Amino acid sequence: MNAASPFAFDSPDQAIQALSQRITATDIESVDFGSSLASLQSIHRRILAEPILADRDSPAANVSAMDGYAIYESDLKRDGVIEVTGESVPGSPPPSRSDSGVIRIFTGAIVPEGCDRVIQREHTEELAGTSADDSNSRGPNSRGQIRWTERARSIPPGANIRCQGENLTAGSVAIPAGLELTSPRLAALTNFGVHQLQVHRPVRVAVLTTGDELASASSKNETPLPPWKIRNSNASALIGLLANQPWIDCVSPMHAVDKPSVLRASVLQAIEHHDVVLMTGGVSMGDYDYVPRILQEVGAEIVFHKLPLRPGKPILGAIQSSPTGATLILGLPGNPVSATMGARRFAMPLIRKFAGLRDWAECPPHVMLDEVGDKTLPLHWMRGVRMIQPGVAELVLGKGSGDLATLALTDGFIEMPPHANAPGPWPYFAW
Ligand SMILES: Nc1nc2c(c(=O)[nH]1)N[C@H]1C(S)=C(S)[C@@H](COP(=O)(O)OP(=O)(O)OC[C@H]3O[C@@H](n4cnc5c(N)ncnc54)[C@H](O)[C@@H]3O)O[C@H]1N2
Ligand code: MOO
Repeated sequence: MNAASPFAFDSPDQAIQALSQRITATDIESVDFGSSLASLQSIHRRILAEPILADRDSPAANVSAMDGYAIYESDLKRDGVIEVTGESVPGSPPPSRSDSGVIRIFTGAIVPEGCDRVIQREHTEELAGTSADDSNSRGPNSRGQIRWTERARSIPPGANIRCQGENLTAGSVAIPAGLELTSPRLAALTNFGVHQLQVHRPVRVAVLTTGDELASASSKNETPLPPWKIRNSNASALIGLLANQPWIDCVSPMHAVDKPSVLRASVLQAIEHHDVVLMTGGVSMGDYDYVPRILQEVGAEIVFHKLPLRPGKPILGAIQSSPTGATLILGLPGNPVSATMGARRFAMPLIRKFAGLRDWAECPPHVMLDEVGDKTLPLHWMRGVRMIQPGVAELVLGKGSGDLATLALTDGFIEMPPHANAPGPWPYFAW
């Protein structure tokens, strides 16, 4: 914050940081976990609230990484035909090593006590009777015979053995808290025998649009729509950002007309039942822009109102504290480009913090612009782009913050700092 600046914060990141300091993750719930389709689907991408510990070593014993023969160094000194005296197969305890021969072993099977390496079968000469198909031609106690090749004799101790606990030892952290349960982490839950785990409750997010100009949802039958009415595109854009995240619980959008009593009631209702309230419209200087006033009246802390940003300069960030936790309220400017970019840029990382994600802060990829014009702004400038090559974007120039038609042609937007006029690299926020 700078004394001469009309803005509470100099950048979007600072404003997000200030709000983030006032919010905490949602409560923790205990859920059962199993290998059924329903269980895996319901836990996929939820946010882990307590670490998962390994219940046993990984791997649980010394196992072979190859199909071949488990041996001890002295076995390589033998010339001529060597007997295969036993087999170690996955899913069964290993046989004992015998000085009279070698043990055939399969990938994943336990390496018998006393063996120090595994020789891949392609580095041996396998004589008749070695393959399972040949078993009829073997003697009752024979599992076939092999001979070493020169290559086999160069295989060093430890080769092709995955040692017990080399991935993780029993009792150590397999998955830290605050991570999203992605596919490899579901695998880890199963591998470490988890039956119950603690996850964060999904974040309850309300979308509350405002304005008398919006046609009601049922107006699809009123044709044609009069030109002084508009359709509620902001609600659709915001739901589009929030949908299909298992850590977001989003209810049907609410709408309030520009009447203080109606707006106040809607705001109070939204705050009471949600962790996050995303409002659009009514945050600027117009006579009917009641949002800042109402938020003040209901006792919310206005953390910022207006940021050095285009589009979306009138954006408002507020926190309503209660004994059960804080609710974040974002007053997004009503213009469709401002509302959509603002929600993507400000709301998404903060919802991730509510969701309990350890690494909630955005770490956007950077892209270069193929062409950049002469124009600069003394503001942080969010500009719609289309990706044209890996790491390279082109500007999609629209007619301003009301031009949702052009916004629909973008893949996301870049953010240029004040006075910047270079091709980049600039942080890229994809839809
Ligand atoms: N005197 C000033 N006027 C304005 C300023 C300013 O600094 N001084 N800022 C301008 C900027 S920048 C923006 S952005 C807008 C933001 O205004 P509000 O948040 O108060 O939004 P509204 O006036 O309610 O609406 C603006 C615009 O957006 C349309 N709109 C609203 N809701 C929706 C919706 N749900 N779906 C689609 N479109 C929506 C609305 O019809 C208006 O056209 O203020 C400028 N004015
Ligand atoms: O900041 Mo406003 O979003 O330019 O129209």
